[in-house]
Amino acid sequence: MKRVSIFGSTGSIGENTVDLIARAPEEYEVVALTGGRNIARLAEQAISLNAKLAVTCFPDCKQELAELLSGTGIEVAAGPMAISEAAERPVDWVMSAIVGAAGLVPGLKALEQGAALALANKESLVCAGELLMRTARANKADVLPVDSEHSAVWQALVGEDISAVERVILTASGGAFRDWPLEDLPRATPEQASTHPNWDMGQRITVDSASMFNKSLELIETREFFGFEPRQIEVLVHPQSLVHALIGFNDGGLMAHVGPADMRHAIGYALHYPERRPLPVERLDLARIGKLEFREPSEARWPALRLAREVMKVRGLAGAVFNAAKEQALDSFLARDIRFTDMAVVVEEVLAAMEGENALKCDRMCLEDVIETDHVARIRAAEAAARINMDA
Ligand SMILES: NC(=O)C1=CN([C@@H]2O[C@H](COP(=O)(O)OP(=O)(O)OC[C@H]3O[C@@H](n4cnc5c(N)ncnc54)[C@H](OP(=O)(O)O)[C@@H]3O)[C@@H](O)[C@H]2O)C=CC1
Ligand SMILES: CC(=O)[C@@H](O)[C@H](O)COP(=O)(O)O
Ligand SMILES: [Mn+2]
Repeated sequence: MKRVSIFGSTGSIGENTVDLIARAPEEYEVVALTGGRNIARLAEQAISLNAKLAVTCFPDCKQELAELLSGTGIEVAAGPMAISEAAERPVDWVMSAIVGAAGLVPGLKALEQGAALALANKESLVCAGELLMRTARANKADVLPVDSEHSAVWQALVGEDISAVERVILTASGGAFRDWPLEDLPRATPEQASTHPNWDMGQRITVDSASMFNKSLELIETREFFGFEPRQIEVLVHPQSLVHALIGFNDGGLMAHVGPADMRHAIGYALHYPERRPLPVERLDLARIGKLEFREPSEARWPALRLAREVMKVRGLAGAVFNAAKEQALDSFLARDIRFTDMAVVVEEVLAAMEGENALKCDRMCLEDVIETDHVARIRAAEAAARINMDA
């Protein structure tokens, strides 16, 4: 039996992972499931998958979880430390699907105990790619991409010589405001930004798709995971979200990965790797779909793309600042303290200030520096957001 744990099991990626595992319960021993405030669902998942341990990151939710699981024999714990300890429990495969930088420490702990880390949590690679990949190498543990574009790149590279790759093209739907007039963007509301044309995902990544901060994180994720040079990584707007990424080889050939907008494909590929197994996703009828469109992304509409290029140039702790400032700016937008277009303004201001103070350099990345930098960048971003709010 494959021993598995799912971090962020109550979220969108978590639920898709639970769905796949629940289809073949005899193949899996579920060790730990973790969630946040959706305690009823966490308890339900733990019972149906016969998990050993259920953890909520919120200590004030522990009582409710304990009551729902009393008499089941399932262990209950709460708080960030308990999540980190859950990641130390020996397993073969871990799904990293917590949202945000909170996913970093459990991911590192999972790698330290040698588990294969199925990585949906792109923020880990953005804020600490060097550290995460070094930890994987030191423990001979695999990091398996789950983000749809990165799974696509991974699959298109099977059996290929990486030195023959000229370029990688990540597709982007363009999100909720792809076709809005530019002058309307400052008035976009959190509700409008929380809809996606093709994917059904958590709220934060959905808003990040609209601002292209999601694709910006994915540019950095591509660089950190595969080691391609920034100039090799391109973004192409593709409104249908059916081509997930393309690899351009030195003979002019382009290898595209095409599939339905269903994360169970990428999750299943990482779950069964190195095998391919049947998955319960739609089989595309390309004749019915008829046409696929591609467009150049506009940096006027999506300034986050330019900021990601700056982060890839500077490296060091720039990714930690970028991610943390983005997370804080997103909180401020969702709280209606700043406008949709102010998110990029906040992130650019914090990045420029901390770069000017020489706060982004590091010779050998360590967790303490990443956590400290993340903390400072959030404070700076909250200050910038408050200033913008007062000026408005
Ligand atoms: N959704 C998708 O299709 C894709 C997602 N990703 C990435 O996967 C990750 C998860 O995304 P998604 O599933 O959409 O997000 P969701 O918001 O749907 O789920 C997030 C999960 O993390 C839990 N959680 C929230 N905050 C914390 C915290 N501070 N500490 C521990 N756990 C926490 C939530 O608990 P609860 O809900 O119980 O409060 C939930 O289980 C993100 O990094 C995202 O960028 C990448 C590609 C596609
Ligand atoms: C499903 C997935 O991988 C998301 O990251 C997706 O890419 C979001 O869509 P956008 O292309 O709109 O960012
Ligand atoms: Mn993606």
